[in-house]
Amino acid sequence: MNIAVIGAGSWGTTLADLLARKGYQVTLWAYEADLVERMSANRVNDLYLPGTVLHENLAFSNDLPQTVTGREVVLLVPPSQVMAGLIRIAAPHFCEDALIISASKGIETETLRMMSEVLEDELPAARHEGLTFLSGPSFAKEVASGMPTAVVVASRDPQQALRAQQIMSTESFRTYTNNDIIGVELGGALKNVIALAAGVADGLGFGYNSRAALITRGLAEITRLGIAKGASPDTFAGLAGMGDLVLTCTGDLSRNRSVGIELGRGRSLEEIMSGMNMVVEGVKTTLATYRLASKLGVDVPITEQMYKILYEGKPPRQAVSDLMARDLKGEGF
Ligand SMILES: NC(=O)C1=CN([C@@H]2O[C@H](COP(=O)(O)OP(=O)(O)OC[C@H]3O[C@@H](n4cnc5c(N)ncnc54)[C@H](O)[C@@H]3O)[C@@H](O)[C@H]2O)C=CC1
Ligand SMILES: O=C(CO)COP(=O)(O)O
Repeated sequence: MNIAVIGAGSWGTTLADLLARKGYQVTLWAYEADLVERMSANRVNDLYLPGTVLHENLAFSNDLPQTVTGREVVLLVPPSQVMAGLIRIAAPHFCEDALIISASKGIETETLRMMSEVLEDELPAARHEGLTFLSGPSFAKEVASGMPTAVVVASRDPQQALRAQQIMSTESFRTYTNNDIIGVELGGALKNVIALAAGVADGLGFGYNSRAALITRGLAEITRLGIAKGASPDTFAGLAGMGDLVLTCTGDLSRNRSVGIELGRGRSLEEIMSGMNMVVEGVKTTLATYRLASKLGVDVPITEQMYKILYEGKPPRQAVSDLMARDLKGEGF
């Protein structure tokens, strides 16, 4: 089987290497031409996944149309804000029956489209049913080290979900299936917003109580928005919901949580981001989620405070006070 992986960030590189190790012929497309040259020469992605020697079944390219031409599987792993632009270039070259899997986690800030909506807008209707989405608690670095990990692939077409499950699973990468693409996608995108907030709480010096409250009430607001978008509430108890939320709100490897910690310590977003070359999806997804929730009339108090910290310069301590001082209410969605 031959596979194209689009996006040579830490996650795309890790998944490409996992598939190459499984014996597939994989071509990894990178946005940066000089990175392609270095990966071809040294078999290391020194920008986004240093320390991992990439398998010999892995080839590298900077030519997007050529990378997807003739491929049975196309795995999309770019930052979510550039997905649409890349699909417009790549889609005319997709094989008719290629399995398309998206592993990006985010929502477009201007159109408020989830990745499934982006792909449905950019691809012919005949492809929509079989689109597949991979999500769940999976730090690239741990997957690249072969640590046991469980993820989920969702598709409206059960045959395509099973096909993706067979292709992606290895002895250390266990893949479950689901048919709720909206829930699986939203869980993966919105947990980044709550992870930023959990980081802020840590940066302010708060403890485990605060973190547990943010995870639990974060899950409630993710579920509320998910239901409004047509997701099944059960999905949020699974790997793409609670699973990824727990991972990113507690794990030191989370970039979203790390940025939150620095905000909580009093640094500005500009200062924090100026030192990073990696994508921190939660920053833009906070803006998109705030807008989406306003449009749908859904109450998302943690996201709202996170939005005010990021985009209105609200002091984090004031945001926490305002969150705690809201009207008292019953638990639940
Ligand atoms: N790193 C991780 O552990 C995981 C990441 N993801 C998701 O995977 C997606 C990709 O993230 P990472 O691999 O972590 O990226 P990364 O932060 O490691 O690398 C940044 C990526 O952005 C690309 N890029 C920057 N500007 C670009 C442009 N103008 N056009 C095209 N590409 C551009 C770079 O080439 C590189 O691939 C995100 O949606 C992320 O949430 C999902 C699960 C795990
Ligand atoms: O999505 C992830 C793990 O599942 C990665 O999280 P960060 O982008 O916060 O590092």
